[in-house]
Amino acid sequence: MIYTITFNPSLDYVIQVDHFKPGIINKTKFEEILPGGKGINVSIVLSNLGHESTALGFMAGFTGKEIEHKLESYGAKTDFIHVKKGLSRINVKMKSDEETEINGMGPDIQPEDIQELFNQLDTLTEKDVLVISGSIPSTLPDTMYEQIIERVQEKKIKVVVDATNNLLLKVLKYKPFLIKPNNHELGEIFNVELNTRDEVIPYAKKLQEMGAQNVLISMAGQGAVLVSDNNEVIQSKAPKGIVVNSVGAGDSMVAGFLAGYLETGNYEKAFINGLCCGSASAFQVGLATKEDVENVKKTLSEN
Ligand SMILES: Nc1ncnc2c1ncn2[C@@H]1O[C@H](COP(=O)(O)OP(=O)(O)O)[C@@H](O)[C@H]1O
Ligand SMILES: O=P(O)(O)OC[C@H]1O[C@](O)(COP(=O)(O)O)[C@@H](O)[C@@H]1O
Repeated sequence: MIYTITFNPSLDYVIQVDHFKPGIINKTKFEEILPGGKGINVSIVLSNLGHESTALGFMAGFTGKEIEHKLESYGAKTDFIHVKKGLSRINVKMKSDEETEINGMGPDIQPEDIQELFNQLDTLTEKDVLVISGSIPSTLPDTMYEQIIERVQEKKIKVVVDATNNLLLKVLKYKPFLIKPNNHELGEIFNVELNTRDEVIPYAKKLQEMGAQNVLISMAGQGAVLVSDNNEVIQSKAPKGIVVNSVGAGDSMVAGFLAGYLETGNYEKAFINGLCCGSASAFQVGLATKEDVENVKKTLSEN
C-alpha cells in the first residue's frame, strides 16, 4: 500500500479574477473548490493512474469532512485523524494577471493526535511506500518529518519526501528513496539562483551525496532533471501546452514518478511519467487523469 501524509490538508478555492486590484472589490469570473494539500494531491493522482493509496494526516471541522468526502470520491482510501480544535484550512488560489496564493493556518493539533499518527505508522510493513509532503502547521514540532522517518526506519520501506529547506535537509541522513524539490527550493538551500537544467545538475548531485537515493528536480515550464541512484542523469524540457492551473503540478509529478517506477522499475519511464503527469495537471483546473498523461506523452515525442 502507498500511504501519503498531509499534515495540513486544505480546500483549495481556485478563482479567476480579471486584472485583480488590491484595496477594491474584485469579482470572480470562475470558481471551483478542490481538495488540496500535497499528500492529498498525490493520493488523487495515484487513484487517477490506477494505484491504491491511503491518505493519512489531520482533519478538523466541516472543511475537514468535505476534504475527506471529496478525496474519497476519487477512489482514494482515507484514515485521517480527526482533531478537536479548529478547522482544516481553505487556501485561496487566485488566477489573474499573476497567480496569487493565500494559504491558511489549519487546526490545533495536540500531542495525542500526533501519537495516533505514530500508532498508524507502526502498522506499516516493508512492502509499503510512504509519501510525506507539504508544510508543517505551527502547532506541530519542526522535527515532525525526522520523527516519522526515524520511526519507520527499521522497516526499510521506501520513503518519498517533498518538503522545503530544513525539513528536507534534516531527513537526508535517513536516505529517502526520492526527494522532489523544485529548482527554486534547491537554489534556496545552496543560496544560488538556478535557472537552467544544466545549472541544476551539480546541486541535485550534492543532495544525493548528502543521502537522498534519487533526486528529482522539477522546473515548471523548463521541465525536470533526475539524478538517480544508478548514477544516471536524466533530463527533459517540459511538454508544450497552455497552463491553466499549476497548483498541484509538483504533487502530480511525484505521483506520476512513483506510479511509473512501481509499474516498470525503470527510472527513465518513471521520470517521463512524472514529467507528463505534472504538465497534464498544469494544463487544466484539476489534476491529471491517466488519459491526460498519455495525451501529453504523445505531444512530448512530437516536440
Ligand atoms: N508552465 C508549465 N509548462 C509545462 N509543464 C509544466 C509547467 N508548470 C509545471 N509543469 C510540469 O509540472 C512539473 C512540476 O511543476 P513545478 O511547478 O516545478 O512543481 P512545484 O509545484 O512543486 O513547484 C514540471 O516539472 C513540469 O513537468
Ligand atoms: O502544505 P503546503 O506546503 O502548505 O501547501 C499546500 C498547498 O500545496 C498544494 O498541495 C499544491 O502544491 P504544489 O503546487 O506545490 O504541487 C495545494 O493543493 C495546497 O493548497
